Amino acid sequence: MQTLSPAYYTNNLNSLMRTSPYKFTGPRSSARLSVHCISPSDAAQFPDGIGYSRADWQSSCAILSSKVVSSEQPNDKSYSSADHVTSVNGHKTSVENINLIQINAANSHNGQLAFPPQKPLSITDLSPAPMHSSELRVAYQGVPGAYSEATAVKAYPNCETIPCDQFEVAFQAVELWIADRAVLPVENSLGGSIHRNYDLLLSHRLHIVGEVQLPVHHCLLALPGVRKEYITRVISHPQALAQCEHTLTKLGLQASREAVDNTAGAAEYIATNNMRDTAAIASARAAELYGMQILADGIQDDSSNVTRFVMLAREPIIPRKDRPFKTSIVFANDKGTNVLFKVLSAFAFRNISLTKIESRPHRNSPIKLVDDANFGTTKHFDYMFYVDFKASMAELRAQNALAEVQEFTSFLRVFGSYPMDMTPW
Ligand SMILES: O=C(O)C(=O)C[C@]1(C(=O)O)C=C[C@@H](O)C=C1
Repeated sequence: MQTLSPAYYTNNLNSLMRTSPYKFTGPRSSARLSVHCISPSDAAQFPDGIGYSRADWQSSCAILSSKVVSSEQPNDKSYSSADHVTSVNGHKTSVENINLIQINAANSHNGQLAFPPQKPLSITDLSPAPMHSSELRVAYQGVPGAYSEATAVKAYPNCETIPCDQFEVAFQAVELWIADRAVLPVENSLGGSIHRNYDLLLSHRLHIVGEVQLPVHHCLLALPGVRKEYITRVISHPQALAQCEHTLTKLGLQASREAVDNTAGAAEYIATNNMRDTAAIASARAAELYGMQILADGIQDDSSNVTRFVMLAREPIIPRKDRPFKTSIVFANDKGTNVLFKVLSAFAFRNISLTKIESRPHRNSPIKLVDDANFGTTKHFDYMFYVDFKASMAELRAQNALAEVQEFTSFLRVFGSYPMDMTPW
């Protein structure tokens, strides 16, 4: 097993990226990039992986010059002896392994909950001194039974999950050391991108250290004894409502749809308020936790409904080359969107596949005045572009691609390079 030391970095990882919140500055050939080695908590998620000692970890964060290398032949020496790494996503585990307090229908009496629900962290709870525990603490938006919670446990099987009432709070929990990781849904195979969460990634300084693709199996839940015909309202997270829209219509429900913050929160709300005219779209686990009956199972419009989540941490992980990695970036150009083609060609020429591209309004300057010599001045919308590509920042071709992207952009940030979730579903 290799132990990381400053020399290790200097010899082998001189072009690793120190990512968010820094952007590449200076000309291409002299960009100064810094690098952080794996933190103890992430190393704990790689039990068979790179060795480290706390002293190494503390001493080996170094600022190193990045060289843009003309030859793209990778020097793999440093990796060949590294042990096999078990993924952050822990593919040996499954959602069924969820290790939470078991609360079932027996805990519910006449539709009333007989247990105190775990209160989600709210913005006012963020002031206390951080708790200290040896377990990894993972913040998620929602209440127990939420898909984000299942994702946290899938990624970090023995973690302590911390429910938060908003995504913003989950980010802050990590920033304030109340949690070690935050789980963030970013896109769904049916509902598409969760735009607000892309904006949050940009406005915070956390790093993406892993991804999990969770098959999402929705159920229609109601209080025990309630029949489908009595339902006048269906409540859930807007993504869940969107993912079940056609099936709800096919079920013949004469019900309005209402969006709430979270799927499991919808079930809890119905149970707590004994609402016999309302159904929730949530997981089977939420039904069990809040004493609800399942009126219909598997109501997502497509059986292979999958949500992709990213795991966020205060520090990045070390990118590697011995297993498939993905890298997530965001960029903008103050001269407008016409650079997009050039930026994307930096990846195409190096045979780097893009897995995702998303554009969001450039919040700082959403509108640009563009002079057209022939037709006068026009207003253009301006965007931030989010791109995920299939390569690790440990690979020279990825480093060179980003060096080139930097030439065409006025802003570039690397959110992180992390192991791809390869779980088959
Ligand atoms: O409401 C939940 O249970 C969540 O974890 C949130 C969320 C989302 O934001 O997309 C996660 C997965 C499903 O796609 C539906 C809802």
